[in-house]
Amino acid sequence: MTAHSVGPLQPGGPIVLIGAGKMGGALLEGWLAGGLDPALAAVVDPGLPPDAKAAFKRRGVRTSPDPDTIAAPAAVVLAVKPQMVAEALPVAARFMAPGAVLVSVLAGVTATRLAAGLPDGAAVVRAMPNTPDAIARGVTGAVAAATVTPAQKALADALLKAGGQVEWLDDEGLIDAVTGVSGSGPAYVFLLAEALAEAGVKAGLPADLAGRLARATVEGAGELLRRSPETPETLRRNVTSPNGTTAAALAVLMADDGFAPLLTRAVAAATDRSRELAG
Ligand SMILES: NC(=O)C1=CN([C@@H]2O[C@H](COP(=O)(O)OP(=O)(O)OC[C@H]3O[C@@H](n4cnc5c(N)ncnc54)[C@H](OP(=O)(O)O)[C@@H]3O)[C@@H](O)[C@H]2O)C=CC1
Ligand SMILES: O=C(O)[C@@H]1CCC=N1
Repeated sequence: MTAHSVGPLQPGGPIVLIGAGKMGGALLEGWLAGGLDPALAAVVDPGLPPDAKAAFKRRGVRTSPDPDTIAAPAAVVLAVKPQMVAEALPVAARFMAPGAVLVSVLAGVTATRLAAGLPDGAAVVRAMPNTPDAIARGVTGAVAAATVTPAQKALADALLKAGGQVEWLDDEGLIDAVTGVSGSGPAYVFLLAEALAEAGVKAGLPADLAGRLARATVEGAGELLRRSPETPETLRRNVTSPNGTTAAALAVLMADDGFAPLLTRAVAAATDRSRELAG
């Protein structure tokens, strides 16, 4: 059971995952860790290497199933690259039994575009998770189309919550900015760890020591943020002695051309790219 679920994941029917790459794979790990019966999981991904296929089989997860052999899927989860949507949607459509919900994690691809490739009136949830879903520490922004019933939304919610926190949105237009903040966000944090290590080397540390210090600092700060009731601002102030070393660093990072405007530009670039991917 994950920190966010209230019991084993019991979807009431098979879950078909189309695209088991980095994000689809993270979602599947979250479902299995959340108690999903592996016999209810099926993976469609023609590019799966033989060892990955064998590993799924050992865990009891079906791969490359014929749609006729999956009785009434409860959900079809689409996790291919946005550029593959035209190829993958007809595959998804073949698994969409009446009553099934399609959950797409594709950046940029709108619910209208998805619905156009599915049987009339199909239920579509558009979601933007992130890779910490693999350890039940992800966060997802999601929006349900008008065709989605409360029961289908509850199933999508349970599937996404197996990976962590879920924020439901009323406005699909917000999902591009969600992508810019939290979908892509883990990459910014990993870059921070990389850049901090590089800066440590430039300040005179051996590379391996700088790498260990930077990694442990990002991990520790993240965990403190998780456990503390304080705001990020208060936690930052707690590190900052008057006229001390942190204040010297923050004078650089909080300058007019510092971290905040840089991150604003980065998130805007990701948000714009998400809108472009809509085509
Ligand atoms: N990575 C992330 O952090 C996040 C990604 N996303 C979204 O998730 C989606 C997947 O991204 P990501 O996991 O990074 O990409 P990956 O390339 O790692 O995964 C996509 C998988 O889909 C497979 N695939 C390609 N075509 C088909 C097809 N027709 N049918 C079934 N499977 C197919 C690919 O195989 P092959 O490699 O052989 O082409 C690959 O294994 C994207 O739409 C992205 O926007 C959303 C949130 C976060
Ligand atoms: O880079 C991307 O396009 C995907 C979407 C969010 C994270 N990865």
